[in-house]
Amino acid sequence: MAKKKIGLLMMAYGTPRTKEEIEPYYTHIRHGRKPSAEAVEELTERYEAIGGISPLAKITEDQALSLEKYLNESNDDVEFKAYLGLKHIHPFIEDAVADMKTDGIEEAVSLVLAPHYSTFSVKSYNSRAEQESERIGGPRIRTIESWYKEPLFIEYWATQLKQTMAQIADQEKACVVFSAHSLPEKILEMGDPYPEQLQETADLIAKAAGIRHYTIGWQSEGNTPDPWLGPDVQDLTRELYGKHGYTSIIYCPVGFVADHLEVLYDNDYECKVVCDDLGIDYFRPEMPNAKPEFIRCLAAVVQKKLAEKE
Ligand SMILES: CC1=C(CCC(=O)O)c2cc3nc(cc4[nH]c(cc5[nH]c(cc1n2)c(C)c5CCC(=O)O)c(CCC(=O)O)c4C)C(CCC(=O)O)=C3C
Ligand SMILES: [Fe+2]
Repeated sequence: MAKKKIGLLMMAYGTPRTKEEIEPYYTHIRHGRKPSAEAVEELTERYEAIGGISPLAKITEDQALSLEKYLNESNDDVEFKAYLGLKHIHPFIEDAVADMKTDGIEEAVSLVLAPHYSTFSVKSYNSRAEQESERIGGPRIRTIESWYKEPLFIEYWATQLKQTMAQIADQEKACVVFSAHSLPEKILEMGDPYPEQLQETADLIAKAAGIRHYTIGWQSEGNTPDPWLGPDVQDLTRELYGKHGYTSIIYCPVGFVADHLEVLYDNDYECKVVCDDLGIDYFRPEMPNAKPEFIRCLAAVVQKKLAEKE
C-alpha cells in the first residue's frame, strides 16, 4: 500500500538572504510602504553588526529539513514532506500552499516556528495559509495554534538554564529574564493570550530548572507611534539591578527559536551594553536552532496534533 502523504507547512518570519534583499523585505514588513533610506541604512547596520546577514535563513531551512527527516524516520505509515512558508520573504506562505497543491498533497499540518499565540503573529500566519488554500482549492490544513507548554520545549530551556546556572557562584544574586518579542499594547484589549502564555512558559521552565529569581520582559519593540508591551528588557535590567542588586542576569528569549537579529543584536549587544555599564554579568543560553532535542520537541507537537480527533 502506498504511504499516506502529509504536507508539513512550516511557517516562519523570514529574513533577507542578501544585502540587496533588505529593502524589499523591510517594505513587506511595513505592509508595502517603502522605508526611508535612513531606516534601511539603520537596519543594514544592525545586520552588519551581527556578521553581515542573519544566520536565520539557514537555521529555518535546517529546522524544516531535520523535522521532515525525523518524522519520516519515526513513522512507517505516513510520508511527510516539508514546505517552508515565510511571512515577509520568498518562499511566501502562499507559495508553500500552492506547491503543496501542485504536488498533489491533500492533507497538511501547519506549524509556526514561534511558541506563543498572538493575533499579530501566529493568527496572521495561519489565516494567510487557510485563505490561500481556500482560494486555490488546496490541501486541508490542520493548524497548530501554540506549543509553548510542550514538555520537551520546557525541558530544552530547563536543561540550558541548569548548565548556565552551574557557572554562577552566587545563585542568590542571579535573575533569569524570560522574554518574547514585544507587541503593540492594543493586543491586551483584544484579549490576546500572548502575555499569559509567556508567563506560563517562564513559570514552567523556572520550576523545572529550580530557578529562584526570575521575571518576564519584552524585547525588540517596533518603531511605531503606538505603545508597546513593556517593560523592555533593557529597562528591566536596570530596574532589577537597582531594586535587588542582582549581579548576574540570564536572558532567555523563549519567544524565539533561533539565532537571529533580535537575539544576536537586541540581547547579545544591547542588553550586554547595559550589563557592562552596570558592571554585572551577562548570560544568554543557546537557542534551540536545529538541535536534535528541539527537533524532537517539534516532532512531538506535530504528532500530538495528528493524533487529535478532527
Ligand atoms: C511577534 C513577532 C516575532 C516573533 C514571532 C515570529 O517569529 O513570528 C517577530 C520575529 C522576527 N522579527 C524579525 C525582523 C523584524 N521585525 C520587524 C518589525 C516587527 N516585528 C513584529 C513582530 C514580531 N517579529 C512587529 C509587530 C513589527 C513591527 C512592524 C509590523 O507592525 O509588522 C522589523 C522591522 C524593523 C524593526 O522594527 O526592527 C524587522 C527587521 C525577525 C528576523 C530577524 C532576522 O532577520 O535575523 C524575526 C524572527
Ligand atoms: Fe519582527
